[in-house]
Amino acid sequence: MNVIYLDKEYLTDEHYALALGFFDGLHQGHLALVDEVKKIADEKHLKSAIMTFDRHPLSLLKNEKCQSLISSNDRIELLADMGIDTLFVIRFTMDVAKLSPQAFIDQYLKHVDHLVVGFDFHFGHKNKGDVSSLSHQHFEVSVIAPIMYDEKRKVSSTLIKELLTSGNVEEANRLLTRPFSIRGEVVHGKKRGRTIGYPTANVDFDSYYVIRRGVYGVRVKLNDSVYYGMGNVGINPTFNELSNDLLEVHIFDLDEDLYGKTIKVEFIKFIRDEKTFSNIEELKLQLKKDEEQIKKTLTITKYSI
Ligand SMILES: Cc1cc2nc3c(=O)[nH]c(=O)nc-3n(C[C@H](O)[C@H](O)[C@H](O)COP(=O)(O)O)c2cc1C
Ligand SMILES: Nc1ncnc2c1ncn2[C@@H]1O[C@H](COP(=O)(O)OP(=O)(O)O)[C@@H](O)[C@H]1O
Repeated sequence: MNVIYLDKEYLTDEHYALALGFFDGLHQGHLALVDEVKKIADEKHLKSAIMTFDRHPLSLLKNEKCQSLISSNDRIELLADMGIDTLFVIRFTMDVAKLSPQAFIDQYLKHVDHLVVGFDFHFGHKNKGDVSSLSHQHFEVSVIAPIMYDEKRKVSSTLIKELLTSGNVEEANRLLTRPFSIRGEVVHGKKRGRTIGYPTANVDFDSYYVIRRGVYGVRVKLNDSVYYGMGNVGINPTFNELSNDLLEVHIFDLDEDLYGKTIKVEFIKFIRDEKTFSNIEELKLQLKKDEEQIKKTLTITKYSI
């Protein structure tokens, strides 16, 4: 897949079927758009493309902390696996934000023969453009109906974040169509884990959505290998030393120096909340119980979601 970063307009002789959006999470709803783009590209002999932004528009416009459900690397990897030919990434600046809907179309969609958007798509200055602004243009338009979660709510990044905040990681994973994951480099911690029999790889992550604090059954990807383990998101209240949330994982059946390596932690099942123990022995006993419980559940589900 070609990844093309856009500052200004893009000149090309290619013709595209293209879906436009931020696609945070690449969840069920987004995948309906991706499937439609591929289908139309096939039928009309066009290149298939996704057009997105390098950061969430709201993070610039409202200075909101918009932590993503997926890293841009993972998003690129997934779209490539899905068979998309080209990913256009618009560098989102105030100049882009100020473009009127028509100016946006003129600047970025010249090479588009068929545009695919979701039913509630908005774009252009102050989000004034919507599906009606896309008629009478040089492209055909497909508008994709919402994929619903229940009678009232559509599948959305906001809903998935709510599920993750409440510990319902299995339901979030179902809507994402893959486990929610955090990728990062293994960094040095307090070196306490190894002394209590549970070395933990501390994962340095910054721009991700932080899920509910607590203990999870996890799957860990390191280079080309897959491991299982138990992860903890929180502040280790027993030791009362941390102010920021930490993600750490103890990987089952592994004894290896992981410092400096990048691992991907996939969250499979929420086990319990983080607790404050009165001493290390109690924490150790609990970790043993967690290990047994997680090994049992992960075996039952055959380590899959
Ligand atoms: C599966 C798991 C569950 C944990 N649960 C708790 C907990 O409930 N309370 C707590 O204070 N720390 C908890 N911890 C964090 C430990 O306190 C921490 O791993 C230990 O202090 C080692 O820290 P270090 O990696 O900085 O050496 C947990 C860690 C893991 C891996
Ligand atoms: N099974 C394992 N799971 C996680 N980390 C492991 C494992 N075996 C060895 N390690 C290594 O041990 C380190 C964790 O030991 P720990 O005493 O908790 O130190 P730190 O406080 O620096 O995380 C990891 O970063 C990794 O390099």
